[in-house]
Amino acid sequence: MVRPDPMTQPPKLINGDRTAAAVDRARSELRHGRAVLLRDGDRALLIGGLEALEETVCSAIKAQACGRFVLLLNWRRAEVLGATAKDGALVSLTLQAPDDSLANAQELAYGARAKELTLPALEIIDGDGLTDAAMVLARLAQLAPALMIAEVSGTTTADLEASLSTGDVLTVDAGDVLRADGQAPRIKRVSAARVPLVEGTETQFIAFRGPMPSDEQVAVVIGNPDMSKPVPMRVHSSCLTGDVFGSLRCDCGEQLEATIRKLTAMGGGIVLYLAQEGRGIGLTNKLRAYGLQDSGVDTYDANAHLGFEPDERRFDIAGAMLADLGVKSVRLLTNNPRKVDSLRAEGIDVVDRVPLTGGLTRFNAQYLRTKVEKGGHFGEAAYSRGLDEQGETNDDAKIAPFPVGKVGF
Ligand SMILES: Nc1nc2c(ncn2[C@@H]2O[C@H](COP(=O)(O)OP(=O)(O)OP(=O)(O)O)[C@@H](O)[C@H]2O)c(=O)[nH]1
Ligand SMILES: [Zn+2]
Repeated sequence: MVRPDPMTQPPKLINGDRTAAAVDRARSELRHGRAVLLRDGDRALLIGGLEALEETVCSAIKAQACGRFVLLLNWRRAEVLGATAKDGALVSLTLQAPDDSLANAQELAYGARAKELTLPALEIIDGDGLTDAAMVLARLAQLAPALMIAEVSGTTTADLEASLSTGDVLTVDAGDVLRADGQAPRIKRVSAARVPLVEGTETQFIAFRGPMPSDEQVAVVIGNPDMSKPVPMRVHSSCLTGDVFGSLRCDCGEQLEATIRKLTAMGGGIVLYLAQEGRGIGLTNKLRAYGLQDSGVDTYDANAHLGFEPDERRFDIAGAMLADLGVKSVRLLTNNPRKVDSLRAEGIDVVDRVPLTGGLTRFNAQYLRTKVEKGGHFGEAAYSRGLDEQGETNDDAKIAPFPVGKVGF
């Protein structure tokens, strides 16, 4: 075979999906505390994720905004700051000296003492492709939805890039960000291994990559379930504090243990362990939310105080993993109606819901009650656990019993 001469015929370089890679890199840049330039035609927005921002980058963005310190927040945080903004709106705040420090901006954006500060005027803005994409990037980066911004307009892209003094800013197309976020999740099976568990049943861990290339999800296949019949299974969102350390603030660890016992007893099944710590807001923000809960805010409002949705999770990831595993029909271990609805929306036949009992303690009682009363969770499993393992009423059970929530579908 005659090889082409690379000097006269350079090989055509075929690269992978540019869009997904660009968006993944942009979210990584924000987590590094670096600025990113979002572009939409001739318009552009220089952004930095407020919570990770370095002082020097903060100064650079401020200089680009003609010395103004401009923040972009969403309506949820605006409400905490005392403003009324309609659902989904974005707001901008311009900090004035001497309150235009990074620390002050961070406190306003996600701190617990924001109301003690001098509040600048909030301006409700008409979100556009640039600001929407900026907020999507903050979410994908699992940073508080608070950005420092500088508009850059009236220049061509080339001029604009040249005008950035560092010459070291990643440029990403706003449309690419919105498209990457809106598309069905791409999940790729990457490896698998046998991992013996204490229950003794043959178990396999299967690793998946996606929806972003740097995300990892796991399917734990217990025993040898018949994939042509309804498969007993659980979709479990990661909870470092509960699953690994047995935190009493939630019931996650006990639910996971109970799941493995139940699936073993049911002749095998699947746990999809999703990387959605803190209902999708990440560990850092979950700990911030815990701080707010300690001052009396409930688990959903604590998310909203930080500018997040009460639940930021997406369960289409589970649908994609089940499709890969060849599962079409399931018996779902959960008390969460949203999981049932989401799997059905993905075309999975949820033939049965199996309640899942976690322990009730004085530390998690309010959390579980709020999930039943506000989050619409089925409450019968939690209610049945006012007693300890021996059936005795223990100290922890001296709390008011749960209302019996909706039972069954
Ligand atoms: N933001 C936030 N997340 C929490 C809090 N407590 C627990 N979590 C997270 O909530 C999620 C609980 O996930 P799951 O156990 O899969 O699901 P669920 O929605 O409670 O529904 P079930 O299937 O009935 O257990 C995990 O990601 C935890 O890290 C909290 O107070 N705030
Ligand atoms: Zn938990």
